[in-house]
Amino acid sequence: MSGVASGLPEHPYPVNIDMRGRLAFVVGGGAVAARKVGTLLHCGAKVVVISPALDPRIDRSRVDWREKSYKSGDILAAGDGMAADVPFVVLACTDDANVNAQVVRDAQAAGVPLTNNVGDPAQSDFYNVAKIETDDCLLTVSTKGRDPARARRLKQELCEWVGGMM
Ligand SMILES: C[C@@]1(CC(=O)O)c2cc3[nH]c(cc4nc(cc5[nH]c(cc(n2)[C@H]1CCC(=O)O)[C@@](C)(CC(=O)O)[C@@H]5CCC(=O)O)C(CC(=O)O)=C4CCC(=O)O)c(CCC(=O)O)c3CC(=O)O
Ligand SMILES: NC(=O)C1=CN([C@@H]2O[C@H](COP(=O)(O)OP(=O)(O)OC[C@H]3O[C@@H](n4cnc5c(N)ncnc54)[C@H](O)[C@@H]3O)[C@@H](O)[C@H]2O)C=CC1
Repeated sequence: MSGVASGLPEHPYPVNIDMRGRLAFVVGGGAVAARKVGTLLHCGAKVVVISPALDPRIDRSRVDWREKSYKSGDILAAGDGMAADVPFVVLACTDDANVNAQVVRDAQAAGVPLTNNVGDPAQSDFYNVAKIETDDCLLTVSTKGRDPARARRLKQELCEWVGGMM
């Protein structure tokens, strides 16, 4: 599928971001949020989660969980008790497409630099990647937002290859 046809970029800009001490605001606390929160914590981010329920794989002692449904205005209040600023990253991770779309609109209006809607790459500033990390190496795989299951398979193949090399 071409980027033009799908509305996705042909050539996304690949980067590694220093998340240490930066505020990540996650809406929804389910299975997908659990994976993204795990990665954010691993990278040193401060994480706020807004969700009426929290997946047991999310470590409650390491996130600021606000046990409620998302409302417009929550993003600007996200820093309370943790940081004074607007979140650096917002992830819309609920199972409700309307809520996720509202989160994206609110984040853009609030001037959040990086927003991701896990259910709609066309409403995202960036896509999460599959990764293999060692002490001194980070290998990442992306299908430019088009085929996440393929990214996962490629990562598994790469893992076998790296395992043979390192
Ligand atoms: C656009 C993107 C947005 C983003 O998340 O940033 C996105 C979007 C979507 N994912 C969907 C489904 C699944 N995604 C996974 C897994 C991963 N997804 C990841 C990234 C991304 N997923 C971004 C683009 C990546 C790229 O560019 O290649 C990985 C690589 C990184 C990570 O999430 O950490 C991680 C593997 C990590 C690893 O293995 O290491 C699995 C497998 C599983 O959960 O076990 C399934 C189950 C279904 C299946 O198997 O197909 C759906 C359909 C939802 C639905 O409607 O049901 C959408 C929405 C859509 O595409 O429209
Ligand atoms: N990007 C990716 O890697 C993937 C994305 N998806 C997409 O992610 C969506 C979520 O999937 P799961 O996490 O498996 O769903 P889930 O059902 O496990 O979790 C949804 C979470 O959203 C919360 N929620 C619902 N309404 C809310 C609201 N108004 N405010 C705050 N929180 C709210 C729920 O309490 C729950 O914690 C799916 O609908 C699918 O579109 C699915 C698989 C992978």
